[in-house]
Amino acid sequence: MKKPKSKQLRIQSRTSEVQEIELLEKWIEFGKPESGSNPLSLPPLPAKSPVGRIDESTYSQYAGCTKFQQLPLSKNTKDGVRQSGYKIMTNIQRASLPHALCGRDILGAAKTGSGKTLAFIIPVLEKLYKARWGLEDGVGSIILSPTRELANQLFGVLKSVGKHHGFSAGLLIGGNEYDEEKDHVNRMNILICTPGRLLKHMDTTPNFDCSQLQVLVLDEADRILDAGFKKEVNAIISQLPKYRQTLLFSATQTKSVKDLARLSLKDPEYIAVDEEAIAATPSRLQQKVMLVPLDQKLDMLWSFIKAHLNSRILVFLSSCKQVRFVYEAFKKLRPGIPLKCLHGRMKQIKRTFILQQFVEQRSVLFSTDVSSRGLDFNKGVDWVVQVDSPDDVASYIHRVGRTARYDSVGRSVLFLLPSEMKMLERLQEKKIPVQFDKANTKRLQSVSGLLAALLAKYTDLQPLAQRAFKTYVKSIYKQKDKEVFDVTKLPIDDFSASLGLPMTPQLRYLDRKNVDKKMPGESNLVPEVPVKKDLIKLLRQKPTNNLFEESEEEEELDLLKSKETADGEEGKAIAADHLLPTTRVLKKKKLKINVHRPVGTRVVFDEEGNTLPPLATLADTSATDSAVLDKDKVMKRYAEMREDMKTRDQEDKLLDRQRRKEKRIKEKNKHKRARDEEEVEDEDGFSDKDTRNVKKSKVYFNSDSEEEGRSKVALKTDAISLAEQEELALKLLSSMNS
Ligand SMILES: Nc1ncnc2c1ncn2[C@@H]1O[C@H](COP(=O)(O)OP(=O)(O)OP(=O)(O)O)[C@@H](O)[C@H]1O
Repeated sequence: MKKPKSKQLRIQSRTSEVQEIELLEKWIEFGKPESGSNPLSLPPLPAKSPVGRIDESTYSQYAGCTKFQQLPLSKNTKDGVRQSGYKIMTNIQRASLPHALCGRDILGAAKTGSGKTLAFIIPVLEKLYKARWGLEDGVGSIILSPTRELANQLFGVLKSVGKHHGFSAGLLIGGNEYDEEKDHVNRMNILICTPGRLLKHMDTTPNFDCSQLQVLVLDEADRILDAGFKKEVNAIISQLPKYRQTLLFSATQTKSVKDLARLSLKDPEYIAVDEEAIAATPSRLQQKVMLVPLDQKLDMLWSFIKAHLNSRILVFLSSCKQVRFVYEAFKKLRPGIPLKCLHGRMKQIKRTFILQQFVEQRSVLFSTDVSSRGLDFNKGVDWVVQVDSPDDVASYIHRVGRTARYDSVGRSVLFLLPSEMKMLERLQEKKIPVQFDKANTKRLQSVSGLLAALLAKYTDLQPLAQRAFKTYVKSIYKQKDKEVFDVTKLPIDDFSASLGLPMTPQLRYLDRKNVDKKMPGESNLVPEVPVKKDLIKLLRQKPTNNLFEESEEEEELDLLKSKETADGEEGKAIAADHLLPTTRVLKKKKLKINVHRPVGTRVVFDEEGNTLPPLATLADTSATDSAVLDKDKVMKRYAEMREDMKTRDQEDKLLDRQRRKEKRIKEKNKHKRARDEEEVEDEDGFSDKDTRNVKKSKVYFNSDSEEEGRSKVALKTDAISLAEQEELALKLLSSMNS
């Protein structure tokens, strides 16, 4: 960060550093705000009030000051702040910096774009500076960010504001060269990292030591402390010293006692500068909510883009697959503005490049929630369009917060399905001033027809569309807030058609009988008929050679497994269902006649000529949803079949005996004739050839061991009279005719 100095200069600067630190510590001690007080409530200090030491024992006030230069900060930090273009503090900075500078733990909450980054970067620099932290001291501060992009951005701010300090700083994020990081990480004083990457270093980098840590920062604290990062964060915290300063910041702060206990905060200052504010979102942000049926979402998005060709638009979709499909399809349709996409499955280098381009050029960026938090596009985003509803209000606040940052204006629009209107209530309850609008269908440009043509022309688009369809439905199915997200109310077929798909892809975890089925064109705005909620049925896996389908299927099964654990009793019912065959499964599995089937097994064909196992004919497909077989019926049918098979077996055996007897008589006659014709020397004088013939014929007749079979045949043949044989033959003939 700083150029190396000559030896003399270094001694001089060290002396002045020591003096400066002494002064700063006295100043901070002299004017520190009372614990629990809000410096914002103090009257602002006059702009020209004295700064620093006034006389031997008096120092200037800093709680209540409005400028960075009035704070007890090192010259290095003040220079960095000034040169980065910051002069007047924002509310969160005014409220939190006086507390943070005297070493207190902070839980800071302020609207998006209100300058929370400086509220923790400055205390980090000051704490290490006052501790005279040097390269050889190792890791002094860790700043955790939930995404790589945000970590990158924070690193930029640290470099800029801390450029006059001599600390070393490292950016530890996935996608970077791990081995290279490993070589340097032990020499870093400030680490900005994502939780996963930091933990990897803690686990695998030799001698990686954080035992001297001074400050831990969690940016987007509520996100870092939520279930998604729980394991990593717990493991990280267990390796950090308890005696440290901890700073937590977010626009939607956690107040969970459990979370705070996990972090072992010491009497934290809860600083929520906007608690009294009328709105939870920036006042310069205009927010709209529009009612858009699912099958018209892409038409609406396309029409929106076409109407705002001179804007920088950030579009949120619910999954990587949605983002990929919409981006690829719209790109081919050429709307007249550059399009970009960003999601977590892209390589880091590309992600960084795309963000950079989006900042520099007016364009449309299709993104997942990977860019919903913390990102500060410095030329400003004109519009945030949420095509798919956010999971919750917090997610909404962060998404719209990508526009109207600091003192700029911005606009946002959220598309809600008729079935998601509860989200509107949720937003209003949390003081979010949204304006509700119905879509102006007159200006709507339909793209579904174009998409269908595109899918026919570019075959690689079709799987993308299918995946987009499947993941969207799945994302709704997986949502926790069932009052807002109800998969049963989705117009599945219309949605599929709106993506240009010729057929609705199969959703194996969804019982389509109960999913909203409307005729094409029928309005979705009509109040829905209440539908059953317990829809999920697990079907047997179908064998497939297609790798993608296989993984989709696995995902679906995983989904059901998680549903099982989540839903308790309902889950068990689903699992039990899984054990029972359904007609569809049986039909699919049994496509060929099994030539190795046991003798006497009857092959049953259905109307279309497919073979069905006997039980399939009993599956009740029409009356019930569950296609569950009646146990008594099954047992009865089995008994009948056993009887039937017994009779047939007997008939077959009789026929066999008859044929064998005839053959034996023939043989006997033949031998007799041969004996008469040829001269034989003794009684045992059959030729080898004849012996072989006799044996052969016996092998042919006996299915069991040769000798045993032979004797059985002999016994039974003797036991049947000629009259019986005739009767049997007649019986067989008549059964063949019937
Ligand atoms: N005191 C200040 N004076 C002028 N601009 C500032 C000041 N503090 C921050 N900014 C600018 O305001 C913008 C938003 O700041 P920052 O990214 O820190 O917001 P945030 O509160 O962390 O937002 P989010 O909640 O979205 O993470 C940035 O462009 C930053 O440079």
